[in-house]
Amino acid sequence: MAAKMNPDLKKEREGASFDPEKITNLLYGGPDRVTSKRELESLALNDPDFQHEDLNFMSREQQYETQLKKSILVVQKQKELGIVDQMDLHSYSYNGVFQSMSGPFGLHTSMFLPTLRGQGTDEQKAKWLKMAEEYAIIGTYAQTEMGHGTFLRGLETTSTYDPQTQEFILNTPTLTGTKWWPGCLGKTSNYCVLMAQLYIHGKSYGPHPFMVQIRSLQDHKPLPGVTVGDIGPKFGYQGNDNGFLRFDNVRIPRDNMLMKYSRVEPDGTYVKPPSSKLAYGTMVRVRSMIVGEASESLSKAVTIAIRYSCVRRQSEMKPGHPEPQVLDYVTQQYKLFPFLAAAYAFVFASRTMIFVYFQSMAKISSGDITVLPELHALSSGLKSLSSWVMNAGIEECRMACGGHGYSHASGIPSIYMEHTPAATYEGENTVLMLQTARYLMKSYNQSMQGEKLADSVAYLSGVQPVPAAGRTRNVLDLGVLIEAYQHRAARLVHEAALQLRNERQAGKDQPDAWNAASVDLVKAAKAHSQYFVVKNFAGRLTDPALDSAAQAVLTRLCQLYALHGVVDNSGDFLEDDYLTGTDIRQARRHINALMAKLRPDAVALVDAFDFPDGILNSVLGRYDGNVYEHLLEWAKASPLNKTDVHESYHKYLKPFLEANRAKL
Ligand SMILES: CCCCCCCCCCC/C=C/C(=O)SCCNC(=O)CCNC(=O)[C@H](O)C(C)(C)COP(=O)(O)OP(=O)(O)OC[C@H]1O[C@@H](n2cnc3c(N)ncnc32)[C@H](O)[C@@H]1OP(=O)(O)O
Ligand SMILES: Cc1cc2nc3c(=O)[nH]c(=O)nc-3n(C[C@H](O)[C@H](O)[C@H](O)COP(=O)(O)OP(=O)(O)OC[C@H]3O[C@@H](n4cnc5c(N)ncnc54)[C@H](O)[C@@H]3O)c2cc1C
Repeated sequence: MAAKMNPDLKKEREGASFDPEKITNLLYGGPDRVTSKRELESLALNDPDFQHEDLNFMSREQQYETQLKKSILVVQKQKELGIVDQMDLHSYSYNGVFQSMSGPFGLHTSMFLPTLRGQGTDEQKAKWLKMAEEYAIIGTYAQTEMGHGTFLRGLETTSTYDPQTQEFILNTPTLTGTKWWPGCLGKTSNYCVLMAQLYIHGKSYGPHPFMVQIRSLQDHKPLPGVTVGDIGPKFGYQGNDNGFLRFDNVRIPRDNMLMKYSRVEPDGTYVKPPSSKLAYGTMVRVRSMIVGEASESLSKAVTIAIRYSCVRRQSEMKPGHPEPQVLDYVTQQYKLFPFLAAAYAFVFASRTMIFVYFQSMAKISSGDITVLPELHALSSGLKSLSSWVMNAGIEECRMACGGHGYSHASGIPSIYMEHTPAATYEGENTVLMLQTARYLMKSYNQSMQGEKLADSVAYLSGVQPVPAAGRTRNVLDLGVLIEAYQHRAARLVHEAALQLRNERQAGKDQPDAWNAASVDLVKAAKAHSQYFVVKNFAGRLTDPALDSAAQAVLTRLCQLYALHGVVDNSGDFLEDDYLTGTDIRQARRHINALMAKLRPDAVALVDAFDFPDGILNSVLGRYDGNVYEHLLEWAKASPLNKTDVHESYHKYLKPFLEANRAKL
């Protein structure tokens, strides 16, 4: 018999002003896509082979083993089911089987295979790609070292070409040169793409990718000269064996250097790539994907917090009246609704980012590498902004669930632990924002010289003027808001450029001037990324998949996202009087009014994300809202409750208590 729905959640759903299915269809690309998404998720969630005890109740070793077993089954089943499309795989494997928790094959699919595909020559692909695609070998992406992650040019692992034998000799010359962090390296991978400093005839040519076997294909033991292992427990990522790796005079053949873009000829002649940054292509790809990871993780956390906030009743708003749902407190709405709006904003930004990525890659493949700087700047900015907002949002959602948010039963700690490193991996966020800023400074200087700018920065050529004093403006109007964001970004870019110039004029060299201006440079890059996100969100509101009710509710969310950003960063908008104190006051009033209008639609808006219970993995965020009975059930399953009296009682507590009693 189907469980009865919690009456509060039932009422919420009945009271919504729109049909969530319309938005679900927009988010996933149409009804057919939604149907296949649901079928694949449900196939994975209901497959007895993928059932196991809650990961939170397991030791790290058990978690690794469980995720490894499932990873192998996924590969087999994916083949049987004929799943090849990336979105289908995302639904079946990433969400359905793994509930977005990392596993021991994660780096094989996210970085090892894409690097082989993107950096290998046709001959190299013929040699390794099939083996890798068929999981005859398993690999990772070994770049970061104990001493250097950010500064790629500072990597210490060397790959020295020996023309006599036509081999590269791999070495880890120092402790800090030990590869440290690569996912799935410690225990799982038998191959890796190794980023190492290329040396030929004593000359350094910078980091290059090499295909390296690290473990025996017979007994999985590390090959001679290779030291490899797991780096130990972490904040999260427990199912992943992030590892360390050292080389002592390990020789690999010349054609193990991935040579699509740069080459080493048998005699040691180095052939330069069209751009040295093409070797960093896999990172750009994953950064583009991380915008999706961030939006999805934030969407899950707000789904849990908003549903629970409708089930949870607390305090007396009016004496003698029933306790209200905590979502009726406007402060609770103010915690959650801006992040609900941000989740939508980033889902749409992630779709655009992926589109831009593939469009740019098509151009790069046909030899046009001019698009690379814009792609690098956009993906760096959006990856950083989205993962920062995701982190702040998930933590806010946890606190908004009160004490129960702190329990693993809520599902929120796992989401946080698993996805918070997105602010660090694939390029630390501040560092990447500074990359975006570098591009903005270059573009700004080009615009000063009257050069034509790329689309995403074209606005830098024509800054919106500050309107005349005393004017009135409707700050609820999305056109007005977009112009305000554009003006703010252009102004902050302009000011950062001025600051750089002033620092230079005061006698600093370029690196010192850059460092001195870096807080403002990051601010400018953030403002540029936020402008992109607001404009992109507004651009989705006219999608024909939406009927007028769905369009109206998404418009409110978009307004809320933009207005909340204005109020949160009011100084930026006020500094040059582009917005006035009255505008900011109005913005705050509009936010309150929007939240009141969004309140009846909040549950339908999170339902539209379409996460089934098995994927949310949260007692608090259950679709049926039956939170309390399942909290007790979940706690009873805790390993500490397997017996009424725990064995530690006999070992420690009993003698302690007895001794104390005997003293009385
Ligand atoms: C729902 C979907 C789920 C998806 C889930 C994804 C899960 C992923 C799991 C991820 C696991 C994690 C993996 C990793 O972390 S791998 C290691 C990643 N490491 C990094 O990202 C290192 C960061 N550092 C760098 O990228 C660079 O060193 C840095 C950009 C910081 C500096 O580069 P470098 O010192 O070499 O260069 P310069 O500063 O001198 O710059 C030279 C010019 O080149 C431009 N540049 C730099 N990088 C790129 C690039 N990638 N593409 C294009 N252009 C680039 C740079 O801006 C300079 O330009 P200008 O000279 O024109 O100013
Ligand atoms: C869960 C997880 C998985 C990972 N998986 C992999 C993997 O599969 N393969 C792999 O190769 N690596 C992996 N990494 C490593 C990851 O890519 C690096 O940790 C990341 O790139 C950051 O580099 P770092 O650790 O050197 O940070 P650091 O650069 O040491 O950062 C420390 C601080 O210094 C600041 N800083 C550094 N440089 C600058 C600068 N130029 N300007 C201003 N501030 C600066 C940063 O902003 C930060 O605040 C993983 C990391 C984690 C946490």
